[in-house]
Amino acid sequence: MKPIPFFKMSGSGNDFIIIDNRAAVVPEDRLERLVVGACRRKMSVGADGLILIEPSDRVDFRWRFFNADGSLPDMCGNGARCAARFAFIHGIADRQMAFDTLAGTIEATVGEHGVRIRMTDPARLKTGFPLDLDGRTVMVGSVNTGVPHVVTVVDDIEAVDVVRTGRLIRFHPDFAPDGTNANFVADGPGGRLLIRTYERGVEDETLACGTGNVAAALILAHDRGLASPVSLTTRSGGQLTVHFTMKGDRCTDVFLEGDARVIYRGELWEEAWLT
Ligand SMILES: N[C@H](CCC[C@H](N)C(=O)O)C(=O)O
Repeated sequence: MKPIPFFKMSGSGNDFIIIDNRAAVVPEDRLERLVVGACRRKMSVGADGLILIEPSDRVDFRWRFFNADGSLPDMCGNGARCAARFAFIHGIADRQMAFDTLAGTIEATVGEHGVRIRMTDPARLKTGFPLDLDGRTVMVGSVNTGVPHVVTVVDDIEAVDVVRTGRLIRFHPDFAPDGTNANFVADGPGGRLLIRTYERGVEDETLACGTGNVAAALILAHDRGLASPVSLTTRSGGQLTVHFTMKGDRCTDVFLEGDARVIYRGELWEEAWLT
Protein backbone atom coordinates (compact mmCIF):
# COMPACT_ATOMS: atom_id res chain seq x y z
CA MET A 1 0.00 0.00 0.00
CA LYS A 2 1.37 3.45 -0.92
CA PRO A 3 2.38 5.62 2.10
CA ILE A 4 -0.35 8.14 2.91
CA PRO A 5 0.63 11.86 3.04
CA PHE A 6 -0.54 13.65 6.20
CA PHE A 7 -0.07 16.84 8.20
CA LYS A 8 0.56 16.76 11.93
CA MET A 9 -1.20 19.79 13.43
CA SER A 10 -1.85 21.20 16.87
CA GLY A 11 -4.63 23.36 18.28
CA SER A 12 -3.27 24.69 21.60
CA GLY A 13 -1.55 21.36 22.23
CA ASN A 14 -4.46 19.09 21.18
CA ASP A 15 -2.75 17.29 18.33
CA PHE A 16 -4.08 15.65 15.19
CA ILE A 17 -3.12 13.66 12.12
CA ILE A 18 -4.93 15.22 9.14
CA ILE A 19 -5.28 13.39 5.80
CA ASP A 20 -6.71 14.67 2.51
CA ASN A 21 -8.94 11.68 1.79
CA ARG A 22 -10.82 13.21 -1.16
CA ALA A 23 -9.27 10.56 -3.40
CA ALA A 24 -10.07 7.81 -0.84
CA VAL A 25 -6.43 7.00 -0.08
CA VAL A 26 -7.33 5.48 3.31
CA PRO A 27 -8.37 1.77 3.24
CA GLU A 28 -11.96 1.78 4.52
CA ASP A 29 -11.79 -1.88 5.54
CA ARG A 30 -8.90 -1.17 7.96
CA LEU A 31 -9.82 2.37 8.98
CA GLU A 32 -10.13 1.78 12.73
CA ARG A 33 -6.78 -0.07 12.80
CA LEU A 34 -5.18 2.81 10.94
CA VAL A 35 -6.64 5.43 13.34
CA VAL A 36 -5.76 3.59 16.55
CA GLY A 37 -2.38 2.46 15.20
CA ALA A 38 -1.30 5.88 13.91
CA CYS A 39 -2.45 7.71 17.08
CA ARG A 40 -0.30 5.57 19.41
CA ARG A 41 2.32 7.69 21.22
CA LYS A 42 5.96 6.46 20.75
CA MET A 43 4.95 3.44 18.61
CA SER A 44 3.69 5.59 15.74
CA VAL A 45 2.97 9.23 14.83
CA GLY A 46 0.98 9.78 18.04
CA ALA A 47 -2.04 12.09 18.26
CA ASP A 48 -5.22 12.82 20.23
CA GLY A 49 -7.24 12.32 17.08
CA LEU A 50 -7.23 11.76 13.31
CA ILE A 51 -9.16 13.83 10.75
CA LEU A 52 -10.16 12.77 7.22
CA ILE A 53 -11.00 15.59 4.79
CA GLU A 54 -13.56 14.33 2.26
CA PRO A 55 -15.59 15.66 -0.65
CA SER A 56 -18.94 17.40 -0.30
CA ASP A 57 -21.39 18.64 -2.92
CA ARG A 58 -22.98 20.98 -0.36
CA VAL A 59 -20.16 22.81 1.42
CA ASP A 60 -16.38 23.12 0.95
CA PHE A 61 -15.76 19.66 2.42
CA ARG A 62 -16.97 17.25 5.05
CA TRP A 63 -14.81 15.65 7.67
CA ARG A 64 -14.67 12.48 9.69
CA PHE A 65 -13.11 13.04 13.11
CA PHE A 66 -11.80 10.08 15.13
CA ASN A 67 -10.62 10.08 18.71
CA ALA A 68 -7.37 8.25 19.36
CA ASP A 69 -9.34 5.18 20.49
CA GLY A 70 -11.10 5.02 17.12
CA SER A 71 -14.43 6.38 18.41
CA LEU A 72 -16.31 8.86 16.22
CA PRO A 73 -17.55 11.86 18.23
CA ASP A 74 -19.75 14.53 16.65
CA MET A 75 -17.32 17.42 16.96
CA CYS A 76 -13.85 18.65 17.96
CA GLY A 77 -13.20 22.37 18.40
CA ASN A 78 -9.40 22.32 18.21
CA GLY A 79 -9.54 19.82 15.37
CA ALA A 80 -11.99 22.01 13.47
CA ARG A 81 -9.58 24.96 13.53
CA CYS A 82 -6.77 22.69 12.30
CA ALA A 83 -8.96 21.15 9.56
CA ALA A 84 -9.91 24.63 8.35
CA ARG A 85 -6.30 25.78 8.08
CA PHE A 86 -5.33 22.45 6.43
CA ALA A 87 -8.08 23.00 3.83
CA PHE A 88 -6.92 26.58 3.19
CA ILE A 89 -3.23 25.56 2.83
CA HIS A 90 -4.20 22.78 0.39
CA GLY A 91 -6.47 25.02 -1.71
CA ILE A 92 -9.52 22.97 -0.75
CA ALA A 93 -11.28 26.11 0.56
CA ASP A 94 -10.83 29.88 0.76
CA ARG A 95 -10.14 31.65 4.07
CA GLN A 96 -13.90 31.78 4.70
CA MET A 97 -15.30 28.25 4.50
CA ALA A 98 -17.94 25.84 5.72
CA PHE A 99 -17.61 22.13 6.34
CA ASP A 100 -19.87 19.38 7.60
CA THR A 101 -19.33 17.46 10.84
CA LEU A 102 -21.66 15.01 12.62
CA ALA A 103 -22.64 17.93 14.92
CA GLY A 104 -23.63 20.09 11.92
CA THR A 105 -22.04 22.60 9.57
CA ILE A 106 -19.08 24.56 10.91
CA GLU A 107 -18.18 27.96 9.44
CA ALA A 108 -14.53 28.89 9.76
CA THR A 109 -12.35 31.91 9.05
CA VAL A 110 -8.62 31.34 8.63
CA GLY A 111 -6.72 34.45 9.73
CA GLU A 112 -3.03 35.35 9.63
CA HIS A 113 -2.48 34.24 13.23
CA GLY A 114 -5.26 31.83 14.06
CA VAL A 115 -8.64 30.43 13.12
CA ARG A 116 -12.14 31.41 14.27
CA ILE A 117 -14.94 28.86 14.06
CA ARG A 118 -18.67 29.24 14.61
CA MET A 119 -19.75 26.42 16.94
CA THR A 120 -23.07 24.63 16.58
CA ASP A 121 -25.61 26.01 19.06
CA PRO A 122 -24.94 24.53 22.52
CA ALA A 123 -27.60 22.25 23.97
CA ARG A 124 -28.87 21.30 27.42
CA LEU A 125 -26.96 23.89 29.44
CA LYS A 126 -27.39 22.99 33.13
CA THR A 127 -25.46 24.61 36.00
CA GLY A 128 -25.00 24.19 39.75
CA PHE A 129 -26.09 20.61 40.33
CA PRO A 130 -24.50 18.00 42.62
CA LEU A 131 -22.64 14.94 41.41
CA ASP A 132 -21.66 12.09 43.72
CA LEU A 133 -18.06 11.12 43.01
CA ASP A 134 -17.07 8.14 45.17
CA GLY A 135 -19.02 9.48 48.15
CA ARG A 136 -17.82 13.07 47.64
CA THR A 137 -20.44 15.58 46.38
CA VAL A 138 -19.12 17.99 43.76
CA MET A 139 -21.12 20.88 42.23
CA VAL A 140 -20.94 20.81 38.44
CA GLY A 141 -22.44 22.21 35.26
CA SER A 142 -22.99 20.42 31.96
CA VAL A 143 -23.61 21.38 28.36
CA ASN A 144 -23.28 19.85 24.90
CA THR A 145 -21.02 22.01 22.72
CA GLY A 146 -20.96 19.50 19.88
CA VAL A 147 -19.92 16.80 22.33
CA PRO A 148 -20.97 16.39 26.00
CA HIS A 149 -19.02 18.21 28.72
CA VAL A 150 -19.12 18.48 32.50
CA VAL A 151 -17.39 21.45 34.14
CA THR A 152 -16.46 21.88 37.78
CA VAL A 153 -14.75 24.88 39.40
CA VAL A 154 -11.69 24.20 41.60
CA ASP A 155 -9.54 26.46 43.80
CA ASP A 156 -6.15 25.08 42.70
CA ILE A 157 -5.88 23.82 39.11
CA GLU A 158 -2.48 22.24 39.85
CA ALA A 159 -3.88 20.14 42.70
CA VAL A 160 -6.51 18.34 40.59
CA ASP A 161 -5.95 14.62 39.90
CA VAL A 162 -7.36 15.07 36.38
CA VAL A 163 -7.10 11.41 35.40
CA ARG A 164 -8.58 9.94 38.59
CA THR A 165 -11.38 12.49 39.08
CA GLY A 166 -11.81 12.91 35.33
CA ARG A 167 -12.49 9.17 34.97
CA LEU A 168 -15.09 9.25 37.78
CA ILE A 169 -16.98 11.95 35.84
CA ARG A 170 -16.30 10.50 32.38
CA PHE A 171 -17.89 7.15 33.32
CA HIS A 172 -20.46 8.45 35.85
CA PRO A 173 -23.81 6.59 35.47
CA ASP A 174 -25.64 9.94 35.15
CA PHE A 175 -23.98 10.37 31.72
CA ALA A 176 -24.29 6.82 30.44
CA PRO A 177 -24.23 5.33 27.87
CA ASP A 178 -22.05 7.70 25.84
CA GLY A 179 -20.24 9.29 28.79
CA THR A 180 -18.85 12.79 28.86
CA ASN A 181 -15.65 14.88 28.85
CA ALA A 182 -14.59 16.32 32.23
CA ASN A 183 -13.24 19.86 32.64
CA PHE A 184 -11.70 21.53 35.71
CA VAL A 185 -11.60 25.33 35.82
CA ALA A 186 -9.95 27.85 38.17
CA ASP A 187 -9.53 31.62 38.16
CA GLY A 188 -6.26 32.73 36.64
CA PRO A 189 -4.40 36.01 36.29
CA GLY A 190 -5.97 38.95 34.45
CA GLY A 191 -9.49 37.55 34.55
CA ARG A 192 -8.49 34.55 32.42
CA LEU A 193 -9.77 31.08 33.28
CA LEU A 194 -7.32 28.19 33.72
CA ILE A 195 -8.66 24.89 32.41
CA ARG A 196 -7.63 21.23 32.41
CA THR A 197 -9.58 18.49 30.62
CA TYR A 198 -9.95 14.72 30.77
CA GLU A 199 -11.02 13.77 27.24
CA ARG A 200 -13.43 11.00 26.30
CA GLY A 201 -11.95 8.84 23.56
CA VAL A 202 -8.39 9.81 24.42
CA GLU A 203 -9.01 8.53 27.95
CA ASP A 204 -6.40 10.84 29.39
CA GLU A 205 -5.77 14.51 30.09
CA THR A 206 -5.11 16.45 26.89
CA LEU A 207 -3.23 19.74 26.66
CA ALA A 208 -6.37 21.49 25.41
CA CYS A 209 -9.97 20.71 24.44
CA GLY A 210 -11.77 23.26 22.28
CA THR A 211 -15.35 22.19 22.95
CA GLY A 212 -14.40 21.90 26.63
CA ASN A 213 -13.15 25.49 26.70
CA VAL A 214 -16.43 26.59 25.14
CA ALA A 215 -18.37 24.56 27.72
CA ALA A 216 -16.42 26.12 30.59
CA ALA A 217 -16.85 29.64 29.23
CA LEU A 218 -20.63 29.24 28.84
CA ILE A 219 -21.20 27.58 32.21
CA LEU A 220 -19.16 30.16 34.11
CA ALA A 221 -20.68 33.02 32.10
CA HIS A 222 -24.12 31.70 33.05
CA ASP A 223 -23.21 31.30 36.72
CA ARG A 224 -21.20 34.48 37.16
CA GLY A 225 -22.82 36.78 34.60
CA LEU A 226 -19.55 37.05 32.64
CA ALA A 227 -19.69 39.13 29.48
CA SER A 228 -18.47 37.85 26.13
CA PRO A 229 -15.68 37.15 25.25
CA VAL A 230 -14.23 34.79 27.87
CA SER A 231 -10.50 34.00 27.60
CA LEU A 232 -9.01 30.74 28.78
CA THR A 233 -5.48 29.37 29.24
CA THR A 234 -5.15 25.64 28.50
CA ARG A 235 -2.76 23.11 30.05
CA SER A 236 -0.24 23.76 27.26
CA GLY A 237 -0.33 27.50 28.00
CA GLY A 238 -2.31 27.98 24.79
CA GLN A 239 -4.84 30.82 24.71
CA LEU A 240 -8.42 30.29 23.53
CA THR A 241 -11.18 32.91 23.31
CA VAL A 242 -14.92 32.19 23.35
CA HIS A 243 -17.46 34.71 22.02
CA PHE A 244 -21.17 34.15 22.65
CA THR A 245 -24.62 35.68 23.07
CA MET A 246 -26.44 34.47 26.17
CA LYS A 247 -30.09 35.07 27.05
CA GLY A 248 -31.08 33.07 30.16
CA ASP A 249 -30.13 29.43 29.43
CA ARG A 250 -30.01 30.01 25.67
CA CYS A 251 -26.63 30.56 23.99
CA THR A 252 -26.24 31.53 20.34
CA ASP A 253 -23.56 32.97 18.08
CA VAL A 254 -20.84 30.97 19.81
CA PHE A 255 -17.37 31.36 18.30
CA LEU A 256 -14.07 29.74 19.31
CA GLU A 257 -10.81 31.46 18.38
CA GLY A 258 -7.32 30.06 18.67
CA ASP A 259 -4.22 28.74 16.96
CA ALA A 260 -3.94 25.95 14.37
CA ARG A 261 -0.29 25.11 13.91
CA VAL A 262 1.34 22.90 11.29
CA ILE A 263 3.95 20.82 13.13
CA TYR A 264 5.21 18.79 10.17
CA ARG A 265 4.17 17.03 6.96
CA GLY A 266 4.81 13.29 6.66
CA GLU A 267 3.95 10.00 5.00
CA LEU A 268 2.17 7.28 6.97
CA TRP A 269 3.70 3.90 6.12
CA GLU A 270 1.70 0.72 6.65
CA GLU A 271 4.22 -0.59 9.20
CA ALA A 272 3.45 2.46 11.32
CA TRP A 273 -0.13 1.37 12.00
CA LEU A 274 -0.62 -2.28 11.00
CA THR A 275 1.49 -3.73 13.83
N1 LIG B 1 -12.75 13.69 22.76
C1 LIG B 1 -14.00 14.42 22.48
C2 LIG B 1 -13.97 14.91 21.02
C3 LIG B 1 -12.84 15.88 20.77
C4 LIG B 1 -13.01 17.12 21.60
C5 LIG B 1 -11.79 18.00 21.75
N2 LIG B 1 -10.54 17.48 21.26
C6 LIG B 1 -12.05 19.38 21.20
O1 LIG B 1 -11.09 20.09 20.84
O2 LIG B 1 -13.23 19.79 21.19
C7 LIG B 1 -15.19 13.51 22.67
O3 LIG B 1 -15.11 12.32 22.33
O4 LIG B 1 -16.22 14.01 23.13
